[in-house]
Amino acid sequence: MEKAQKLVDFDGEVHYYEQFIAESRAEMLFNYLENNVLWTNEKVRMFGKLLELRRKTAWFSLNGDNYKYSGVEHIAQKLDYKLENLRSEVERVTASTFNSYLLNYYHDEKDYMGLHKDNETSMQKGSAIASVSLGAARTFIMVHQTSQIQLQQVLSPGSLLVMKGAFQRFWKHGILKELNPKGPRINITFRLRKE
Ligand SMILES: O=C(O)CCC(=O)C(=O)O
Ligand SMILES: [Fe+2]
Repeated sequence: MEKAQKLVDFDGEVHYYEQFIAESRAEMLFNYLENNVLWTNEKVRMFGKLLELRRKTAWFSLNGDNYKYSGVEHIAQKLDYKLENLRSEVERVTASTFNSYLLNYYHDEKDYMGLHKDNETSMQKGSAIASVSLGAARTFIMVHQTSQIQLQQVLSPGSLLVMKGAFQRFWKHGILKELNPKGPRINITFRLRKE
């Protein structure tokens, strides 16, 4: 296992492993998840209206809990053994435990994720969030709130990104829209929620 690159080292930490899993396995896992997961369009509540985004999501939880944020409920799916194996490997490398995971499906360059914090009260305080990328490489952006410092990292297929410490308190993060054509991408974020 390669050493992590440290992308952020103040007001929280972000570590990046360029090749957490082999590219061939990342490709197989992408195809498997694309076809075997129940994807639903992400919805957001804005000015009291429910909007449907192009980006799709899927939610898994060890205890079968649904996941509600910004007024939208994500229904928990039956656990998947390939994702469970991946979770064990991520837990070993990060020396953390996780009890749920959120998957995102980006069809192409037009799908993106706006700047946000993953600091919902349902998350275990101070827990890490670990994110595995599959498919097209896309740019992850981090913005420090008080200094406006911006950092970017292209997330390669098979890579692992770990956000921890106070990162969710001081920084926002997201996935940029792109002008050039991109193929589909799947992202898996492992989380620890309060039981
Ligand atoms: O797609 C990504 O790499 C980021 C996903 C993310 O930030 C989230 O699901 O909260
Ligand atoms: Fe996030």
